[in-house]
Amino acid sequence: MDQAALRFRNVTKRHAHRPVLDGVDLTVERGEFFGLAGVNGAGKTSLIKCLLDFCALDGGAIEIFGASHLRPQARQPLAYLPERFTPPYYLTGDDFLKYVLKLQGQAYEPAAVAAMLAALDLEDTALKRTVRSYSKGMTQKLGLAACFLSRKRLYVLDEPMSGLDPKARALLKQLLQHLRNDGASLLFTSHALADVEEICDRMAILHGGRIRFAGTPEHCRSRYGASTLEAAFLQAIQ
Ligand SMILES: Nc1ncnc2c1ncn2[C@@H]1O[C@H](COP(=O)(O)OP(=O)(O)OP(=O)(O)O)[C@@H](O)[C@H]1O
Repeated sequence: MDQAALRFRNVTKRHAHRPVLDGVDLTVERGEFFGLAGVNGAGKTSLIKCLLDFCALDGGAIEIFGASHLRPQARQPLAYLPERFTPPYYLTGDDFLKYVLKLQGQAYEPAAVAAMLAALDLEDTALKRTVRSYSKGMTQKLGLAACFLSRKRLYVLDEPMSGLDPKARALLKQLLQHLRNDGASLLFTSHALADVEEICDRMAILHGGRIRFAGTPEHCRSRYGASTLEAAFLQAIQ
């Protein structure tokens, strides 16, 4: 019962014969909040797509709570928000949440939905509108609400702060803190190293298809003799 939430073992992935992931080893412990950083095109989304079996590995293995990621059942404890979340444009926000919760075998509880919308600062009147009328940030909040309402043990969020205003970013951090206290695990990607430092227990820097660094943000700064995580990041990808 002590399996890690996620274990990537020597994962390799090529796109169009070009190596994107070149032997990635990474562990996210149970109950850990883990941030993945890397320049544009480093392979962060590819790693997540491999984890979700959206694309086949060229080598290596991935485990979710000790079970092969290839087993649909293994992915059951996981909620995922993609980098570009695009719900069906013709659904209302409410229909989308009902649809997602039904897929997850979860009851639609109006009080829980209202509390989640308030926690993410999404007006409840928006739920009656089709998502085509949503702004980028509203759409992102709907996706986050759907993830968190599904009450999973592991959240995989690809750039969760994308499009959020400062208030919503602060509220999302509070929400994540509650999930952490409840024992959830998190793997998220971010280009905002300040967010990585604030949110995560440990982090990794993916570059050139490999993990250049994995450890605490503090360890990252000391490893590279840098006063800021940004300066350490620049050293790590040289
Ligand atoms: N389906 C695909 N076919 C061909 N190449 C792909 C495909 N998906 C991703 N790539 C390439 O793989 C590399 C990694 O892309 P990926 O989206 O994983 O990077 P990322 O780290 O998530 O980038 P960003 O920070 O910009 O979101 C890029 O060079 C990209 O062009």
